[in-house]
Amino acid sequence: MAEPDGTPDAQVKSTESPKVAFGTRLAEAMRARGPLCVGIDPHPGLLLKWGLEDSVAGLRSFSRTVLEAVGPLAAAVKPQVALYERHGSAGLAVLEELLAAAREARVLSIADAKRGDIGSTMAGYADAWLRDGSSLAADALTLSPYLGFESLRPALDLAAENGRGVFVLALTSNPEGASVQHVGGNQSVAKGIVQAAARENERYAKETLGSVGLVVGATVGTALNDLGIDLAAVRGPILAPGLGAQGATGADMRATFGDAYQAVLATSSRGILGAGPNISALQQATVETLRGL
Ligand SMILES: O=C(O)c1cc(=O)[nH]c(=O)n1[C@@H]1O[C@H](COP(=O)(O)O)[C@@H](O)[C@H]1O
Repeated sequence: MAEPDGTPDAQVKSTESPKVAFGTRLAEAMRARGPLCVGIDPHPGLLLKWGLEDSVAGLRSFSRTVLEAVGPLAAAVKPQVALYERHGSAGLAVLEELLAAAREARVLSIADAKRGDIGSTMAGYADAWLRDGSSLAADALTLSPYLGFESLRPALDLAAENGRGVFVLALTSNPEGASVQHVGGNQSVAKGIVQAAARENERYAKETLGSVGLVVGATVGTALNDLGIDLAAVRGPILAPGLGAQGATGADMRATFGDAYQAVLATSSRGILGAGPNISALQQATVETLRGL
C-alpha cells in the first residue's frame, strides 16, 4: 500500500458506492488519510471529564463532537457498542444517528460489537449490523470466532453480498487472550483463525485488499513470531488496537507486524479522546497520532 498522499481533509471518494468491496474502500481511505482508525468509546469517566453528563444527552454530544473532529481526518471510526448499549434503547438510537452521520461524512465505520454465536443466531447479528437498510448497518463489524470460525458464516456471506467487511479477533490486546488464543503452540488456535481468514479472502482475489480483516493487538509483542503466524498471507486488513492508552507506539507496531505493517489499521480510542472536548485539540491529537505511525 502506498504512503498517504492526502492532506488531512482528503475526501474518501470510494465510499460513494456501498457495493464496492469494503477492503477496497478501506485501502483507498488508508492511502488517502493514513492508517488510523479513531475509536469512539464514550466511557462514563470520559463523558464527565468532557463536562458532560453520563446520560443519553451526554452520549449524543460526545458522539457528534468526536465525529465532527475526526471524521475528516481518520480512515475509519470505530464506535464501541457496549458503551452505547449501557444507555439502553436510547443509547442504541444515538449509535444509529452516529452511523448515519458517519455515512454522511464519508468516513468508514467499524461497529465494535465483537459478535459471535451459533450460526442461526449469528444470522440475526449479521442482519442487524451488515444488511443494507438496517438502522445499525456499519461498513464493518468486529466478530469473535471462539464458537468456531465457521459459526461466523452468515456474517461472512452477508458482508460479501453487501460490500461490507468484518474484523475477526485473532490475537487480542488483553493479557488474558493468550490463555485461549496461544493454545496449541505451533498449531495455535489463533493460527487456525488466521488461516481461515486467509482462505475466506480468496473470494476477494480481484480486490486491492480482502474484506475479511483480523484483529491483532499492537501489544502482542513477539507472539506472531513465537506462534509462527504469517499475517502477510491473509491479504486482509489488520485492525490493531493497543496504541496509546494500552501502551503501544508506532515503532512497536512496525516491529510487531514486520512485512504485514502495510495492511495494519492502527486504532486508538482514549489516547485521542482524552484531548477533548475541544475540536482542534482532538484534531491535533489525531494528526500527532498519525505522524507516529
Ligand atoms: O476489537 C477491538 O477493537 C479490540 C480488540 C482488542 O484486542 N483489544 C481492544 O482494545 N479492542 C478495542 O479497542 C479499543 C481500545 O481502546 P483504547 O485502549 O482506549 O485505545 C476498545 O474499544 C477495545 O474494546
